[in-house]
Amino acid sequence: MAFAIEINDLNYTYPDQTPALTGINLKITKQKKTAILGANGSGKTTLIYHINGTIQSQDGELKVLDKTINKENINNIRQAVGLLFDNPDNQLFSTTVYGDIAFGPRNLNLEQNEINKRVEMAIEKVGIENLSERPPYSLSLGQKKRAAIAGILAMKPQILVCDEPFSGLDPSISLQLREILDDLKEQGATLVYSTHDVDLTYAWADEVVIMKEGQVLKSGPVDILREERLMEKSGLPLPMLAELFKHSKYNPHTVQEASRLIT
Ligand SMILES: Nc1ncnc2c1ncn2[C@@H]1O[C@H](COP(=O)(O)OP(=O)(O)OP(=O)(O)O)[C@@H](O)[C@H]1O
Repeated sequence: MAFAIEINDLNYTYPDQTPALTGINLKITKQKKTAILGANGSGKTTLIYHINGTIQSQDGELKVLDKTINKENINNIRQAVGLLFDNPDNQLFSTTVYGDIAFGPRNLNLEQNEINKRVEMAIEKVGIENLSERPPYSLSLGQKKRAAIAGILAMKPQILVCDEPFSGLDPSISLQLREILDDLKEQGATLVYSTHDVDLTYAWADEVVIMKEGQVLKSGPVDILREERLMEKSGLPLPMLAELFKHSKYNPHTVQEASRLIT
């Protein structure tokens, strides 16, 4: 099975009749970093919430790890697919960071030893040993994001979906978060994240799904972001490096690669 997620003819309309997704057909490759890229209101969050079953599909089919999501398997799907909300306050509610990270494994009815092992592993992975006894509300945004990710890592998800994971983070915390996510991918997880940051996506993602007004304009390797007409249609700019090198035979995706080529 090459695909972690397969979506067929998915439509979604909110209860107030706002249409959010129309005719989505999509395959997301296993063990890759896939960006769901689109302007504000294009349907990214609605799509992300479908992937872990937070929103249940009204019309269409959603297959996760070869299983069609339905009422019987929804809890298993939510265990296999971790969701990082854009606002970490939506997933941190215990009195300590440690308690928050332990919450998911406790709900799996694991033995106390295993719970402790998982929590400690997650805390170490995201480097928040010094924060474990702090109340989550007292943390900075970057610290909260890491605590929220630790809670997901402790569940050992096969897929991690993140809604705007890098928004509001300073460059160094954003880089730390990408390193944590890269590490997770190295261990075999599939990553899907929503964003409107074309430059970060060009530099970091493997594949991209470009959305507009609830529809998928195109999906494929990140090099599709160099297609000028496509990007114009999406309402997003070309990545800066694609613009800069558009008449060149070179195709750097990061500033470091570009700098090596120029010097
Ligand atoms: N709870 C809701 N009730 C009604 N309409 C909603 C709701 N949430 C989102 N929408 C609408 O659904 C459409 C898609 O919204 P969605 O939040 O999925 O887009 P997005 O690409 O994630 O946007 P952003 O980048 O601004 O977060 C928009 O028209 C939005 O107004």
